[in-house]
Amino acid sequence: MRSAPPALTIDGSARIGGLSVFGPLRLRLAAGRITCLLGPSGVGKTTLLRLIAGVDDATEFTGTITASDGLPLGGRMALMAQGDLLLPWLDVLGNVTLGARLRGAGRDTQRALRILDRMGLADHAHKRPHALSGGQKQRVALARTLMEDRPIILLDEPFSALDARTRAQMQDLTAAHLAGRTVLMVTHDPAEAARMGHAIHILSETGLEDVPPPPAPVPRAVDDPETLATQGRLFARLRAPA
Ligand SMILES: Nc1ncnc2c1ncn2[C@@H]1O[C@H](COP(=O)(O)OP(=O)(O)OP(=O)(O)O)[C@@H](O)[C@H]1O
Repeated sequence: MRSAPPALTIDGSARIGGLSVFGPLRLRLAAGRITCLLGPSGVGKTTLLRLIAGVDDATEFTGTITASDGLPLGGRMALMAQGDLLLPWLDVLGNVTLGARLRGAGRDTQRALRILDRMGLADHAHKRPHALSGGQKQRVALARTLMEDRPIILLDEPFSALDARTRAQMQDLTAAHLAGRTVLMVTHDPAEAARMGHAIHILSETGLEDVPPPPAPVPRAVDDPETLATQGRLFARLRAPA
């Protein structure tokens, strides 16, 4: 990591083609913490993530996205987008080390292999994406994001294609790997938010709502009673009409 992870503040509203997507809202991502964002489909979670990452050309954003250290955000973020976006002509190792290659830096094969090994993908390092399952491809995309070693990490439904056991393992691994970084994670899974979030927010048509996280440290045990209670509260809140 080249710089200490800052807090981020997103303050504003977004429109696409003249139609409001979200806002006005104010979202603060605490420095070195995982913030989980839930909400109904189409409410603008991915748009928000893409705006922060600076990769959204379709959206008209009125407002500010600022870091607490006052430095520009460019070059300090890694985004794991929805869908794996792996390059089909590169093997797993080539995809995981793609960032270094695009920057003209030396590719750290040993580190990539260690991450793949921890993700249970060591045996697949030389396969191309077409020979992987959906869940394996998603783990490769996650490995590529973790390889980037940035202080700010944006994750859009990073575990959605995984079975329950692998999902819990990847949550543990991701929480350990990203400890101390500023993370915004979009998820549809109340259990995931309850396990992973130092802060939890629900985005809906009426704005942002804060949900108090359970007190245990992240990642919380899947059967921790207060984590289960938060999961239940989130589920009830997501089922309720806005
Ligand atoms: N390029 C685009 N052009 C026009 N409308 C768009 C575009 N991208 C997104 N939208 C619209 O913006 C709104 C927000 O989309 P977004 O993908 O941010 O929602 P989301 O909350 O992430 O949804 P999901 O949970 O289904 O991923 C939706 O109504 C969507 O149709």
